Amino acid sequence: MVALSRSCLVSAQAMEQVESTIFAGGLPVEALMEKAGLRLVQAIERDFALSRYSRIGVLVGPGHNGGDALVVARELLLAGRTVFAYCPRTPAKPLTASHLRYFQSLGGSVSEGEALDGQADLWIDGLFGFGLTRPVTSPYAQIIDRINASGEPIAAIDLPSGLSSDGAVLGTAIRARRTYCLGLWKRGLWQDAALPYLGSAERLDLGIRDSQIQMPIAEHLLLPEMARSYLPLSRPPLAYKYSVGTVLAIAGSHQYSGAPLLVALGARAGGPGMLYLAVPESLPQRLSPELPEAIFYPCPEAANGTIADLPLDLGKFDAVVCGPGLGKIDPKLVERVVGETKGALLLDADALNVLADGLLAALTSRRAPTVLTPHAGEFKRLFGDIDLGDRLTAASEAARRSGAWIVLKGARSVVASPEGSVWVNTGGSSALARGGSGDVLSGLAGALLAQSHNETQKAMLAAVWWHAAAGEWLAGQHTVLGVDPRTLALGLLPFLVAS
Ligand SMILES: NC(=O)C1=CN([C@@H]2O[C@H](COP(=O)(O)OP(=O)(O)OC[C@H]3O[C@@H](n4cnc5c(N)ncnc54)[C@H](O)[C@@H]3O)[C@@H](O)[C@H]2O)[C@H](O)CC1
Ligand SMILES: [K+]
Repeated sequence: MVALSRSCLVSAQAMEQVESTIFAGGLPVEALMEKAGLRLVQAIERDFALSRYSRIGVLVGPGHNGGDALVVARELLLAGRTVFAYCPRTPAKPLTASHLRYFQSLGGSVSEGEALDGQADLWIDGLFGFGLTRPVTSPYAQIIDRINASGEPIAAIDLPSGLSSDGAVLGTAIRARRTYCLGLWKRGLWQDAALPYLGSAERLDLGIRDSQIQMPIAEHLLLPEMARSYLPLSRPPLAYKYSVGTVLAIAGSHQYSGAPLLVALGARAGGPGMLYLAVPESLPQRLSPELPEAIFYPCPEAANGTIADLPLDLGKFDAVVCGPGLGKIDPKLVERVVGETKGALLLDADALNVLADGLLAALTSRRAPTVLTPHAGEFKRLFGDIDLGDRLTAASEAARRSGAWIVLKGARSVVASPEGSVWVNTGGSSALARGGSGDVLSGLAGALLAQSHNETQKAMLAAVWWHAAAGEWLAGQHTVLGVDPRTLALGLLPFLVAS
C-alpha cells in the first residue's frame, strides 16, 4: 500500500485542515516552519552546487512562505554563504516578521526596493505559497517578471509564486528550475498548465501521518509501483486462450490504414489470449503478415473508405476497442457498438467524435465498464461546457456525467472514475506528442481491460502508466524524435523487462 501522504493531491483548504490537525496535536507552527526550512536547505544544498553561486537572493513574501524562505536564508548565512533577503513589503504574518528580525540580528542583509538585476546568481522564491488567492500585483508581479527575465536559476518553495494551489497562473508566475513542495503535493502542481513553471518538482516529506489527513481525498498521483502492481503478470496454471482475455479492435479506413496495426501492436504487448480485428475488407491482406496471431473480420467498405457494416457478434468479447482511424464512419455503427458490446468498451478517436454528435447519453445504459480516452480537443467536443483549465476537475466531472471512465490525455494524463476518484500520471514524455501514440494506448488498454474481470481501475491505471513510462524510457534511448508509434508499441515489453 502506498502511503496516502505520498500519493494524495491536496487543495489549499485540505492542506490547511492538515496543518490545523498538526497544530491541534501539539506541534507549534514555529517547529513546523523550522522543519520545512531545514529540509529545504538540505534539498537546495543537494541540488545546487552552492559554492558556484557568489550571491544568493531570497525572495520574502508577506506570509509563511516568506517565513520558510527566511529560515533558509538564515541557515545559508550561518553556513557562510553570501545571501541576502529581498523583502519588498513588511511581512503580514508575525512569525515571518520575527524571522526577518532574527536574520537581520545575525548580520543578514535585507533589501526592500533596490534594483534586482544582477543582484544574485541564484534565487530562492518565498513570495507566495498556497495562501495566494488573488492575482499578483505590484510590486510582486514586477519582481517575478524581472527575476524570470534574469535567466538565473530559481528554487521555488512549495509552489512557484504566482501559481495557485489549483494550478492557475494568477497573472504571472515564477519559472523555477526546481520546485520543493512541502509536506503534501498541492494539486495544482500536477495540472499540465503548471509544467512550464515547475522545473523539476519534488515533495519534501515533513512527517505527516495518514491519520492527520482527515478530509476525503479524491485526487491521487498514479505512482509507478502502484501501477505496476496492477499488471496481470501472473496467470493461473490452467489458463487457456479464452480465459486470459479476448479483445476486438474496430479500427481503420482507407485514409488511416495503419491505425489497426498500431492498435494491434499495443494490444499484443498487453498479452491478450485472443486478438480480433474488424477492419475494412481490403486491409487484412496487408496487415496479416505483421499480425500472424490476429483473427480478422473483413468488413464491407463505404464509398469514403470507412467500415460500412460490422458483420460479427459484438457481444462475445471480453473487451472491445473502437475508434482509431475509423474516419467519418456512419454513427449508426458506433451506436451498435455501444448497444451490443457486452464486455468492457473503450472508445477513442473517431468514435469519440461520433459520441460528441449526440450519442453520449447512450453510454449510461451500458452495464459493463466504458472508457473514453479523449485528448483535449476531443474532450472539448464531447464536453464543451466543462472548463479544461482544471484538468483534474474536468475529467472527474466528465466521468460523473457520462458514467464512463475518462482518460484525459496530455503531458500528464488524468484518469477519472465515474465514482469520483482521480489519478494523475507522474511520468510521460513529449516524445509521445505524435500521431499514433494514442492508438497504441487504446490497444494496450483494451488488452488489459480484457483480462481485468471488470477491475477497470487496475487495467486503466496500469495501461496509462505503462504507455507513458515506456515512452519516457524509449526517449532516453532514441531521443524525443525517435519514439514513433511502432517503436513505442514494440518497446512496451522491453521496457517492462528492463525496469
Ligand atoms: N503546510 C505546511 O506543511 C507548511 C507550510 N508552510 C508555508 O506556509 C505557506 C502558506 O502560508 P500562508 O501564510 O498561508 O500563505 P502565503 O505565504 O502563500 O502568503 C499568503 C499571504 O499573502 C497575502 N496575499 C495573498 N495573495 C496576495 C496577492 N496577490 N498579493 C499580495 N498579497 C497576497 C495573504 O493575505 C497572506 O498574507 C505554505 O505555502 C508554506 O510555504 C509553513 O511555513 C511550514 C509548513
Ligand atoms: K513560492
